[in-house]
Order: sequence, then structure tokens, then C-alpha cells
Amino acid sequence: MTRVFKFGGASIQDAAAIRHLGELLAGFPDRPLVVVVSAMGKTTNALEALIAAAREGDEADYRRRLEALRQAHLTVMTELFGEGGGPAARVAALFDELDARHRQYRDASYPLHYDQTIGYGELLSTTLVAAWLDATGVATTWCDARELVVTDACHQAANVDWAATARRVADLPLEDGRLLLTQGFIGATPTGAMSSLGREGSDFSAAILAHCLGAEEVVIWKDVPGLFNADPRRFDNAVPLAHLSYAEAVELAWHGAKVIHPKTLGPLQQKAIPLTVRSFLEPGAPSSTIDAETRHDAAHPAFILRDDQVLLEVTPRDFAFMDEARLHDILGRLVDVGLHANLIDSEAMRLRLCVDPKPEKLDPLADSLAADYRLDRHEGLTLLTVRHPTPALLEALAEGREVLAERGNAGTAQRLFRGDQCPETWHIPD
Ligand SMILES: Nc1ncnc2c1ncn2[C@@H]1O[C@H](COP(=O)(O)OP(=O)(O)O)[C@@H](O)[C@H]1O
Ligand SMILES: N[C@@H](CC(=O)OP(=O)(O)O)C(=O)O
Repeated sequence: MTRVFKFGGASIQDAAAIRHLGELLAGFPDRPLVVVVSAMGKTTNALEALIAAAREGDEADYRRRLEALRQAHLTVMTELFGEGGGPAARVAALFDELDARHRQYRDASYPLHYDQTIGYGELLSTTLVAAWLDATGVATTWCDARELVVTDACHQAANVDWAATARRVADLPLEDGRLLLTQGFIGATPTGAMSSLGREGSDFSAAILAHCLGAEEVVIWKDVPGLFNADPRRFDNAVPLAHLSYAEAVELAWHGAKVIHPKTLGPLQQKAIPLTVRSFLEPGAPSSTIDAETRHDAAHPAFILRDDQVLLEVTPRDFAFMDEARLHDILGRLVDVGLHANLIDSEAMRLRLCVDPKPEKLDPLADSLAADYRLDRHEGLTLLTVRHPTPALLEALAEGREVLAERGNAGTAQRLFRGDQCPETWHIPD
């Protein structure tokens, strides 16, 4: 039975990490094994900055950024393979292609330019990792995700054509005993134009392939030993969660727990494929399993923070109600700009919306709302979402903090605080 592993940017951030990945994978000789890999470290952020530089037309800045990226990859290649060794020709060709694509698409629409260039982080990382695995005795075949994951042309958030993808995946050489390595995050339209699945979408790529393969399990390898009931970097007493249901994991991911992309769970749930989250730093440490079993979901309350939030308070100018027609109008404007509301808090004559600070979407939305409504905007806020809350817990968490907006039901409560009233490191109250 086939297994699918996914490794994110942190697991291949430098030559030492790639060596460690090779040692880890050498310990999994069973085949078929499909491995999905993201871009190295923070490469995707650097590629986004490169896109901005290309569009601004600042040639010197663009060149400087492109050379920095090239240098970062060449440094890793040299550390792994020695001077002049490794897949040097392929890496050089990928950088030439990337440069040519920026020149071709910098005057095109932003989403199209983005998708024709953003996936080079994954193309480069998988080129290096596949060559390293092969050179160190883990026979590996590099597979092009653009020939596997078929999507529409909804750039930056492409939708998967499941039937077409299943047909492509069926042709993978699963039985030849080699590890199959491919890129996360990217696919292509039926005519071969590159597409991307949304930031941090490599988890989703692993789920797409697992679904189409009818895999036995998916393992997402992280720098943490599984899922916790809060980000262990932000909560000093977060506890590990050994077991969660698909539905509970979707709730956590949807509300912003960065640890798994929210689209990952659906394709796995449909085929009852379990997902394990394990530590690549401590492979033997306890892990988290996500499957259909719901019994353990409420064992611990869980906490999710979103920083730098923006609150939009929308009030009709004519003392009118915030009725269904107005909600439809206002929420429709969010849909039009492609902005998600992280909290929706509605009263008789006011709607509060908490959104991410994405100026390219937020500014046109704010202009459009201000034309027809009274609009108050507050920035620098922190949204806390609590799964399985109790009144005492919510009271303790809000103590000494102004609550600017809130919503809740038995399963989930949300509180929007001023960021300057929140600590960098939180403590879950007893
Ligand atoms: N509930 C949670 N459980 C575990 N880790 C979490 C949680 N919420 C946020 N994280 C953070 O997610 C990080 C791993 O995600 P990320 O850095 O995006 O990995 P990758 O690059 O592998 O996709 C952890 O270091 C941890 O700080
Ligand atoms: N490289 C892409 C896709 C991804 O999933 O990355 P990671 O697994 O490192 O979060 C991104 O940074 O968005």
C-alpha cells in the first residue's frame, strides 16, 4: 500500500537539513512511497518579493533579489555535492527560465504573473533533494507536479480537476521500487500553464495525491512533535494532541492554526486515509493522528491566535437595520475582493468584520464600504479563537483586556483584543 509523506520548508532549509532528510528517508525502505516537498525555508516569501520587484520595474532591485535566491541555492548545492557537483545545469536552467518568465509576465495580471513564477521554489528544492537522495543511495525519481495535479486557471487558488488528476496519477511508476519525489503547492491547467493551490498548499498537494492513489496513510513531517492544543511557540503550556477527528482538525485549521492547510482534510476524509503529524527532528517522538474517530476531540480546549488583525465596523447611514439584504450586500463585497472574514459579529445596526491586513484587498473593500456606509477601521488587533471553551476560561483570558468584537457558540468562541494588550507568550489558564 502506498504512503505519502510531506516535508515543508523548515525540513529542507539548508544543506544540513537536507542531509538529515536523506537519513530519515533511508529509514523508510518500503515502497511505494511518494514524497511531496515544499520550497526551501522562506523561499516562497523571497519569490513573492521578486514578483513585486519585477512589477515595480526597479531592475537593480529585481536583479539583486534574483541573484540572492540563486546564491542561496548554489550555496546549498555546493555544500551537498562539492564545487561544481550536483544538478548544476538543471539549477542554472531553472533560474534562466524564472528570469525569462518574469520578463514575459511582469505586465500581465498579478495572479497570472504570480502563478507562472512562484512554483520555482519547489522546482528548485525538489531538484536538489532528488539528486541528493539518489546520490546517497535512496533511488529517487523526480516527478513534475505540473504533469500530475490538473487544475483550472483560477490563479493563486486553483481548483483541482479530480478526475483528470486521478488519470495522471494512475500513470505514476509506483511499482519500480524507487521513491517518487514531487513538488507541493503547484499544478497546471490542462494546457500546461502553471497554477498554485494557495500559500502553504503543499499539505493539500499531499492529500490530493493520497486521495487519487487511495494511499494507506499520509505523514506530514514538521518541526514539532504533532499537533498541540495551541501553537507551542506562543503558549508556554500547550499540550500535545495524540488524536483528533478530521472535523476537529478542519475547525482548527479553518480558524488559523498554521500547522495544517485547511483544504488537506477533505480529500483524506472522503477516502478514510489517516493523517499523522510527526517531528522530523525527533522521528521517534509521540505524534498526532487524524482520522474519523471523534471521541478525543473535546479532551482539551484549543487556542488559535491571529495577530495584526483589522476590524471594520460597518454601520448603515440611515438608521436602518443590519438585515439580510445589507448582510448580503456587505459580505458580497468581501467575496468580490477575495477577502475572508475571520470573525463576523452582527448587531441590529452594526456589522463587525475582522480581516487579515492584506492592503491589496482591504483598501478597495474599505473604499467601497465607505462610499455607502459609515466605516470605522481599527488596526493592530489580536483575534483569539477558543475551541471547546468554558465561561471561566473565556473570562480568565479576557481579564484586563478590552474586547472589541466577539462571537461564540458551544463549540467555538472568538474574542478580538487590542494587540498592545496581549502578551507575546500566552499561558493557558488552569
Ligand atoms: N496547534 C499547533 N500545533 C503544533 N504546531 C503549531 C500549532 N499552531 C501553530 N504551530 C506552528 O506550526 C509550525 C510548523 O509549521 P510551518 O513552520 O508552517 O511548517 P512547514 O514549513 O513544515 O509547513 C510549528 O513550529 C509551530 O510553531
Ligand atoms: N512553499 C509554499 C507552499 C508550502 O506549503 O510551504 P510550507 O510547507 O513550507 O508551509 C509556501 O511557502 O506557501
